[in-house]
Amino acid sequence: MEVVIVPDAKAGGELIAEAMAQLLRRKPDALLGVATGSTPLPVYEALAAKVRSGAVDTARARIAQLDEYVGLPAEHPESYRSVLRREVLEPLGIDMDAFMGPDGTAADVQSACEAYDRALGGAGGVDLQLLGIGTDGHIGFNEPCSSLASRTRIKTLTEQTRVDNARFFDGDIEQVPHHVITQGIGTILEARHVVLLATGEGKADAVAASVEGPVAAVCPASALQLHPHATVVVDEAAASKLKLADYFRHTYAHKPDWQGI
Ligand SMILES: N[C@@H]1[C@@H](O)[C@H](O)[C@@H](COP(=O)(O)O)O[C@@H]1O
Repeated sequence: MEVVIVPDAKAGGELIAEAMAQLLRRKPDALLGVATGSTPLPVYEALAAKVRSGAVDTARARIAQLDEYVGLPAEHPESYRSVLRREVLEPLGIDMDAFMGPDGTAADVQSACEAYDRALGGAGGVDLQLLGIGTDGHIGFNEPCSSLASRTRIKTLTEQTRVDNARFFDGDIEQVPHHVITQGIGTILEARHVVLLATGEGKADAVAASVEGPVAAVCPASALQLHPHATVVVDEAAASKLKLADYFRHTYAHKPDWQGI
């Protein structure tokens, strides 16, 4: 696992957007796995700027969704499908034909989960999966004690996650669904490169537990320690509880220029 400490969220966004751009230059039809939440927004803004300036071409890029609320109509403004259309697909000029995601409104949710899991494999697998992290260490919607081998399935949100996400629902927790579909931890670990971005002091405990704690289902993001190519990008505030921060800074500062993340 590589930990990169950046000065702020904008620098983290730029670093990850450049990694995505390099991937797309190498593989124009790369499948990018994208996350929702506020944290990844600087990545999408930086990548959209590269598209506008002609530094990268997204004409053949494909996008895969990480998780979704169960029961919200796809056209609901806070369904993750809508959020990704607004924040990722439109700014990057990618149309819905190149998008794949689970059906949160399916009558048979379990079958929809299995179908999505299979579809990811059928599409050749995710090339780069971008993740945020919950304050409790969740990735996607894999709440604490999710199986580290889990596949795409239905989960019940913790009260804390519903409280955290109520800000997207007029601050009204009653509007936040209890159930979600999420790529499993095992599914996420199949991506060829996993990049987690965490910013702000509120994520410092979760980052320290994920990076320097034991691999344990109680902290789902700690599963990234098992991935052969995982990159954790953190700003100074999110890095503030890392004991090995100086080592991570030193290592990154001395990487060969050609290596990228
Ligand atoms: N399902 C999403 C996660 O993918 C995201 O990482 C998390 C943190 O969001 P934020 O980046 O806004 O803190 O929120 C939700 O739970």
